[in-house]
Amino acid sequence: MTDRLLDISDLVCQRGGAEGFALAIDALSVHRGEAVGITGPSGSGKSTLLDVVGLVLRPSRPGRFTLAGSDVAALWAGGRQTDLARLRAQSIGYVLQTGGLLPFITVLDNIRLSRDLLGLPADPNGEKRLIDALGLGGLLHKKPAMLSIGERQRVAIARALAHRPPLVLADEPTASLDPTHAAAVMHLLLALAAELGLGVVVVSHDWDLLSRFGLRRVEAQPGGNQTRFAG
Ligand SMILES: Nc1ncnc2c1ncn2[C@@H]1O[C@H](COP(=O)(O)OP(=O)(O)OP(=O)(O)O)[C@@H](O)[C@H]1O
Repeated sequence: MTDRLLDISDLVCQRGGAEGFALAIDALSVHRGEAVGITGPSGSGKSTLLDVVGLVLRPSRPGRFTLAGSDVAALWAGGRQTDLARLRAQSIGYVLQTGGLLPFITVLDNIRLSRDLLGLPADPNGEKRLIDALGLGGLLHKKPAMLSIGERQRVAIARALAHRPPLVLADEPTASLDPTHAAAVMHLLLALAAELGLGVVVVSHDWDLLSRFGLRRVEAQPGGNQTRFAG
């Protein structure tokens, strides 16, 4: 198997009709274990790119698009929503700006959610490794509303990684944190992903922060109502 985890070229995603916004991914690849940082000004299409990579938004022209050995372009072309949903659940972990945790279940149940939904067996050793690394031991039986924003982001990282998806997508994961906590959370995300050999795509307006962690930079090239990405 190639170590190329994500491979996209010649893709277009049009939003809001013909007069709306167009995202063009001329080329984007992520290797297993590689961390890529997506940067660009507000409104340049970073979240749109992440939604396309995360199999949430259907490209108007899928071009060539493979993820973890699956032909995503063919799945979209064939309208195979169930296969796309399964691929999304198995292959992708999400860390969102505000955690995105389920409020009515505990931290521990949030962390276990992705494995449970996939019908995977419990993984006590992997779970303990994440809980220890992220310093979550004292929080496991609390509900998310009782946590600080930084604590929620650490839980969100544990939840995103618990089912060992080959690709982790993070959309401004530290935007609601102060600089010290932002650096700490980014470090934890990238160190754990590297340890587990996972690919990571982080969207951030803060290249100063990302550059400290050695991510490969892919920068938006906005022009009018279209943005191109290549990298
Ligand atoms: N649901 C939608 N329908 C139509 N157009 C949309 C939709 N969501 C976003 N857009 C447009 O797509 C473009 C890119 O938005 P996107 O949110 O991807 O940018 P971004 O770089 O992530 O911005 P920010 O840094 O401010 O979050 C913008 O022009 C936006 O107005």
